[in-house]
Amino acid sequence: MSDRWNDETFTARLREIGGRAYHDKHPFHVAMNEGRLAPEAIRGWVANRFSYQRAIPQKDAAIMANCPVREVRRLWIHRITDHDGTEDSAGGIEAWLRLGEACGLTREELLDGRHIVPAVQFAVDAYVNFARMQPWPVAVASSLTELFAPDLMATRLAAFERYYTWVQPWGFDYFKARLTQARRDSNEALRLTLTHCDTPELQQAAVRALSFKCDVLWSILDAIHLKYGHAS
Ligand SMILES: O=C(O)c1cc(C(=O)O)c2c(n1)C(=O)C(=O)c1cc(C(=O)O)[nH]c1-2
Repeated sequence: MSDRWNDETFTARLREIGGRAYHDKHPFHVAMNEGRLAPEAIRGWVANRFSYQRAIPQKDAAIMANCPVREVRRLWIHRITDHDGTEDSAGGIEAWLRLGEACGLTREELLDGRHIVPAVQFAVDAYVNFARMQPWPVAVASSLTELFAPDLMATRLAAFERYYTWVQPWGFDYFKARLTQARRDSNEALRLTLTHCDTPELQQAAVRALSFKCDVLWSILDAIHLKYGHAS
């Protein structure tokens, strides 16, 4: 039986996965960030990624449903309202709909899912089902892709402002909000993972969960890339 890693080694193992397999390296994202995507490909990405955005609160509710620890649920619950919104703030799903409008997509065509490629939906469903089926600390670890998201978001925001000037700039609120939300969320999730994945088996399961999640994000882009290509 292997030993339990200390926090430093465990964190390094998790970060290693992102360095190798995070979707910032996917050719579709590379093309997006270099300004090489045609409007149809940008719109296809926005419409398909909506299926991921709207599933996130269900994923987080599944983690909470499996978690018997009150303090953890108190911490995790803001993730649901961040996306679904409250009386005072519209939330991330609404912000993504506005991003769609800024790209020339109607709310109806995002909400009815007419552009969603089956393989994208399968990948999104796999993520939600993973959260339903796995021990909650392992499902928490699968969200740690967000450790790597802020850099990608910042690069993407700059690319949209520079290259995709046909997109209305008021649509970028989602990216701006996620820059800080992703940092806070991933710090919280890392602390929970280090604390509650407290056996060698759970630590290894956490690393596998993060690798699985990178595969989910990569598969979503594979499917979008296949349908829309990227040449402008
Ligand atoms: O656009 C992106 O590259 C990206 C990546 C990720 C991620 O790395 O998981 C998330 C998001 N966006 C995002 O917008 C988001 O709300 C989100 C929630 C989660 C999660 O696993 O709980 N990841 C991500």
